[in-house]
Amino acid sequence: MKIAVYQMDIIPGKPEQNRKKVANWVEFVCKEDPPDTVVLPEMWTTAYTLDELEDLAEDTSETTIHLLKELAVRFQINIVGGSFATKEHGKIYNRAVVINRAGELIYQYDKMHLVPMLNEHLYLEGGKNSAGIFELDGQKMGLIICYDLRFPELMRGLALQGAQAVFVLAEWPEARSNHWKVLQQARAIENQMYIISSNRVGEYDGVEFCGHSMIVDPWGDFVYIASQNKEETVVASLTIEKVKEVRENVPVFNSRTPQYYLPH
Ligand SMILES: O=C(O)CCC(=O)C(=O)O
Repeated sequence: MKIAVYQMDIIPGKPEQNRKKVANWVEFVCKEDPPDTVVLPEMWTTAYTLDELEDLAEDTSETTIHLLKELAVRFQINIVGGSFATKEHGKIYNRAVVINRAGELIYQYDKMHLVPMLNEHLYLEGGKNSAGIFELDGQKMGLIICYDLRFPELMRGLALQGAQAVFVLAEWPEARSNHWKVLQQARAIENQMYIISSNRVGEYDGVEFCGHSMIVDPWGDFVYIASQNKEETVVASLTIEKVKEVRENVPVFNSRTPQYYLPH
């Protein structure tokens, strides 16, 4: 599966302009050698304009979802559509979506772990639905959003459900960029699967973001790691058979004895 990740700078509080940016980028990457799947970052329609989300959140995500479905069908690609503020029953969620080549919304996930350092709980509601997996071109995959990366149980849960690759959609700050790299490598190594991340670049409200969108293989090696501070497209192919190979070579899933260390 050929993947193209958009390491994007986001125009704060301007969904229409960001949608245009994404539409142009998709058109650009699909022009010559179209990827199978494109990946967008966290909160890409608005950036972290938490104070403005009451006005900017989309009621049912219709405008953005509509655009992504249209792009998926027009270019015959899968879209791991990043996340954006979505209002439902009066609450705002940081919601990620996945759309297949047929233009069908096949998975959505509301960020579960809200970031205390950003007081996210004052503006957003944490997701309450179970994190599951989805299939793209017959491959089982999962996704998480930014701060979720700090919770190894979540990723292990996705691996145990059969995920062979997990997407990480983020606006991760430069101040903790070593955590960004090490945690992704660790999650890839411990779960023996691909990690594909899309992080934003640029800055907002005095916070600089760290880019370094990446693809890490099931052995923990970087297939590709983007720069720290400029917009970039990460293109790489996943060899899903490598997951099986690594799991056979170091069979950690067969060696687990969670009954002795996980609370009942
Ligand atoms: O966990 C971190 O250090 C960054 C988390 C974050 O910025 C986010 O989830 O948006």
